Order: sequence, then C-alpha cells, then structure tokens
Amino acid sequence: MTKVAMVGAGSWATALALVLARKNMRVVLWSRRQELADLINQGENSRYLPGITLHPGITAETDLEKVLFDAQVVVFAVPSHCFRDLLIKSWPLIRPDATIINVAKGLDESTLLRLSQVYAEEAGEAALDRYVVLSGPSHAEEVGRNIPTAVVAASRNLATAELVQDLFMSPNFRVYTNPDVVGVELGGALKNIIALGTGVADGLGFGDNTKAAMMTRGLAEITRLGFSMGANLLTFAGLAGVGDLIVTCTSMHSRNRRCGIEIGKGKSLAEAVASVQMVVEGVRTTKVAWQLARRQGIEMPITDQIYQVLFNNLTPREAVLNLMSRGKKLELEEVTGGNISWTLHN
Ligand SMILES: NC(=O)c1ccc[n+]([C@@H]2O[C@H](COP(=O)([O-])OP(=O)(O)OC[C@H]3O[C@@H](n4cnc5c(N)ncnc54)[C@H](O)[C@@H]3O)[C@@H](O)[C@H]2O)c1
Ligand SMILES: O=P(O)(O)OC[C@H](O)CO
Repeated sequence: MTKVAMVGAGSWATALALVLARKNMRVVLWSRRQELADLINQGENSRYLPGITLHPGITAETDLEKVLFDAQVVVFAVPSHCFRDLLIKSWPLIRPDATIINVAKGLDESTLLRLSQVYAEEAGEAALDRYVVLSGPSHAEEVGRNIPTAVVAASRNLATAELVQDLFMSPNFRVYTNPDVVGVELGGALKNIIALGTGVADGLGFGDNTKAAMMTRGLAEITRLGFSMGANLLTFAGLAGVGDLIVTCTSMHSRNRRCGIEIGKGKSLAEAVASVQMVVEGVRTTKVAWQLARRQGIEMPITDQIYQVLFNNLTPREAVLNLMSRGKKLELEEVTGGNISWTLHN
C-alpha cells in the first residue's frame, strides 16, 4: 500500500489526504500541534476543514520522523513562508527515491525565488527530477466534499508529473500534466494578489463589471511578468492561470478574497488577516511581485496599487481612482509588452 506523508495539517493537506485515502492510500499528516493531530485522529479537522468526516486511512502525528519514515510520496502543504525551513528539517528523513509534491501557492519573500528554486537550493538541482507542483482551481472545502475539480501537475520530468497524475486522478479529481513549472508556480501565486484586489472592490460595494475588469487586466499583468521570467503564455490560459484566477476571485471560500473584502470595508491589513484565521498567501506575494516587477522592468499597475493599499496606507478608493485614470492604452500591447501595429488588427 502506498504511504503518503503530508507535511502540514491545514485545510489543503486535509482535503488532499481525503482524495488519496478515498483511493485506499495510507496518508499520515504532520502537524506542529498535538491538539490538531488529536482532532484529525478523532475523525474531523474541525479547525481547518470543519464539517467533513475524515477517512480511516488518514492519521496525524507531530513527530516528523515517524510521518516521513518510508513514505514513497511526500506532499508539502504548508504556507510558502515556512516551506524552506520544513524542507531543511524533512530532507534528511525522506526516502532518497520519494516523489516530492509542493502545493503551496506563493513565492519566497526574502529571495524572491519560486518555491521550486528554493527546493533546488536545499535539495540539489538533480532532485528537481522528482519534484512536482500541484496547482489549479481547487478550494479545500469543495475537494473535501468530493466536488468535481481539475488541477495541473507540473514537473520538468514528464514521468514524475505522470506519476502524480496517476496518484491523484479519481472520478472527482482530474489531473492534467504540464511541463511549465515556472508558469504553473507563478499563476498559482500571483492570482492571490488579484483576489485580494477583487475582494477590496467587493468590499467597496462595486459590481461585477469592476471584478471582470480587474480579473482580465490582472491576468494581463500576471502573463506579462510570467513571460518575462520564462513561462509559457499558454499556461496562463489554463487551469493554473485563468482557472485559478476565476475560482479565487469569485468564491467566498477564498481566504485572499475574504481578506480583501474586509480591507475594502475599512479594516486594517492586520485586522483583515486576523479575521480570516488561515493563511492569506497574497499579502506576502504582493510584496514579492512588486519587487519582481521592478527587477524585470514589467508594468504591474494593479499589483502596484494593491501594494500601496496594503503597505503604504493608500486608501482603496484612491487606488481605484489611480487605476481608472492611468494614461490611455492599447489593450494588446499591454499584454505582450511589444509594439502592436494597428493595421495588423483591422
Ligand atoms: N486551502 C485551499 O483551498 C488551498 C488550495 C490550493 C492550494 N493551497 C495552498 O496550500 C498552502 C497551505 O494552505 P492551507 O490552505 O492548507 O493553509 P491553512 O491555513 O489551512 O493551514 C496551514 C497549515 O500550516 C501550518 N503552519 C503554519 N505556519 C507554520 C509553520 N511556521 N511551521 C509549520 N507549520 C505551519 C498550520 O498550523 C496549518 O496546519 C498555501 O500555500 C495555499 O495557498 C490551499
Ligand atoms: O483560499 P485561497 O484564497 O488561498 O485560495 C485557495 C486556492 O488557491 C484556490 O485554488
């Protein structure tokens, strides 16, 4: 029987454990706190995924060594800011042939690196052959309830991506493969910034037009940055791009969107984050993306305004005014960053 170790015991770790346990795999979750491990072992993660009865194939432990011992697959399901530390602690305890999956949607705040780059720094470049990023439109609350969902497994090694595809593929959890690790990582991380923004717009009482504009123009700037960093443009039209952007910007399950709504209604950043009670990845990601945009020489006006609201006391209404009063633009040129001849498009 395949043993899967989950480093993390939050909402996403628990939902993914359910997908695998429903396929008769043994899943052991690592939790920092004994109280959370106890809840999971009693059959419900009432702190992070309330109302869903867990499968008997799922157990939890606080001893990392026991969790990782002899696991053929290790899933890192913790917020991005603790990935490096937990990888360093886990690596000596992981089987040398284990497949490593990372499901975090964020970037490394201190180095601006993508998480696969952090992994390569700590585990070695060769270990990227057994590393997969699992991403796409997938709220834990819905996966936990076995609602049809489609995601993407990205790896530089097709065989490893296919192994993870086979591992998770089930009647209500469909997995596509994609070789574009850069695009899948950036799509998953950067959409959280736009979800904060659409949340702010909702909190201000704006309508569907505003949300659609922000999502579309948000995707344009995500694509621009991603392309400049080596991503495939098509990835942003896929599950890890527009798919995840849609689900995060429109759902009340989204922690990023809910945080944005509270900011739009007038709460401070600290108050809004505290009200969500789970990780709000987009806050740190906004800081990283703001710096990446400068480094890459890419215009990211929405990210810039959200950054000013989160960290420089700009009011949400001023941010909207700033965005709406930018200079006139040609839409296609805004996406490609190049010169587009008008006549070519008539
Ligand atoms: N929840 C979802 O629907 C969902 C879906 C796809 C991807 N993700 C991504 O998965 C990652 C994890 O999110 P989540 O939703 O499970 O978060 P969560 O807030 O539900 O749980 C986070 C878990 O990490 C633990 N944790 C927090 N800080 C820690 C630290 N310093 N050291 C060790 N453990 C720590 C918490 O105790 C908790 O068990 C995030 O990057 C998120 O973007 C989440
Ligand atoms: O709750 P959020 O905002 O972290 O979003 C969860 C997932 O990333 C949606 O795919």
